[in-house]
Amino acid sequence: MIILGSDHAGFSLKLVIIDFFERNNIDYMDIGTYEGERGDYPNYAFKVAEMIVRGDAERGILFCGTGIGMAIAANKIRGIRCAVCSEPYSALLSRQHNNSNILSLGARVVGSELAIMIVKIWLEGEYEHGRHQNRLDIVENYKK
Ligand SMILES: O=C(CO)[C@H](O)[C@H](O)[C@H](O)COP(=O)(O)O
Repeated sequence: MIILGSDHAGFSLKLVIIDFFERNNIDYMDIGTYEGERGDYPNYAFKVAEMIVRGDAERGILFCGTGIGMAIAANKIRGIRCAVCSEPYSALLSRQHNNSNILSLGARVVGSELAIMIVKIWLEGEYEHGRHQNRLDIVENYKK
């Protein structure tokens, strides 16, 4: 299952991806906003991130205006690796090298068809482990 969350700015793109999921029988849960009302992106980012860390789902997708605010917030949660992607190559590499568990998309940046392409390749991408794991461990274990 994929957990989806958006603020008002990301709402329209989230609907595009929900439609793609419905047409392709991809299991998802939408945690809001449900009607596109104005809201603060960190609230949605933290909710999705906490659910993933808790194990409710392995992966999530966040949507805001640029994807940046959502990613900044989500990456504050230990265990979250959230990647903002505006093209498929980075989306794939964020899975293969960074084991991203949240994808963040900017509805004011990418169009519907490009977003679907990004989501598809991100869902298909597999983490490659190996040399990448040590790097992720360095990040995970860092203490100020
Ligand atoms: O924080 C953001 C940028 O990283 C998000 O894109 C928000 O969706 C955006 O800031 C919302 O902007 P608005 O002018 O309040 O609609």
